[in-house]
Amino acid sequence: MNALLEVKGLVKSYSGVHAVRGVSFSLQAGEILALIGPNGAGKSTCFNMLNGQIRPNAGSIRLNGEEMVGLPPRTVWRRGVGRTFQITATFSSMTVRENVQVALLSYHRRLWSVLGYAGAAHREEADDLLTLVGMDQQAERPCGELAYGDLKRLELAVALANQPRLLLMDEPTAGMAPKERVELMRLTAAIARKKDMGVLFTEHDMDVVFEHADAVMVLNRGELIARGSPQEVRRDPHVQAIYLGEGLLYDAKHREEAVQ
Ligand SMILES: Nc1ncnc2c1ncn2[C@@H]1O[C@H](COP(=O)(O)OP(=O)(O)OP(=O)(O)O)[C@@H](O)[C@H]1O
Repeated sequence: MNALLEVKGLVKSYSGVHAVRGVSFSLQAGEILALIGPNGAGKSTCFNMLNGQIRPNAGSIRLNGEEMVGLPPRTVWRRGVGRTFQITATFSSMTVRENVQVALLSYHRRLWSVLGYAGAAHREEADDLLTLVGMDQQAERPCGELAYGDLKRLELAVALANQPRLLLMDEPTAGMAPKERVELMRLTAAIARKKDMGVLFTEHDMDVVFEHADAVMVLNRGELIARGSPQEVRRDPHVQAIYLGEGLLYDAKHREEAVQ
């Protein structure tokens, strides 16, 4: 089966700092892949190369066989790479629905005239996306009033406006309560499967990673040191050695033992 995303030999250095050194991996449509690693491992640099924000020094990024390296972020977005950020980026003075409409207007390349910018534009499509993320009942509310968990769901709807084939999620559950984390990741997984969309996410919460990822990759000092199922990666002695210092895998493992 051809991969949705095929990354080969990705390299990025900043005047002597080797942020990413020869990263290669593939991701299938519908797959949920986690990219984990200690602080400074190179996760953000990888993401920024994948969405065209940073140009790699070497390597190739193919989406459905098409080379993405060298394309500007907007073109990468148009070709089907969506992204959500750690800090939510919505317009707080607009309503929930308007935020999704703006994303749809941009996707459909419609110009937005100053007045009467068309409350009707893509309204049904916006409502469909809001229903998908469970926010349809809140369509009329100003974004500024939303609880954090709802903002994250709205952000997901906004990211889905360009019908991404691949969604990059930068620490999607940061700042959320544990129950909300589970709900957001469940929702993301259900949407990914329904739409056959690949998801690559970074995450510091190991419970989220082990519960929701189909596969996990571990980055350390710019190099991928492991890839496998959540169980394989958790048992990998090399990974444990890196993470034990931070207490991350240790915590997750102990919590698991505590509930058995
Ligand atoms: N613009 C830059 N200029 C110089 N060095 C950079 C730049 N961006 C990142 N780096 C360095 O590259 C390395 C990888 O950083 P990166 O932000 O990709 O790691 P990360 O895994 O995302 O970390 P975190 O989990 O803390 O966000 C670090 O040593 C960082 O200091």
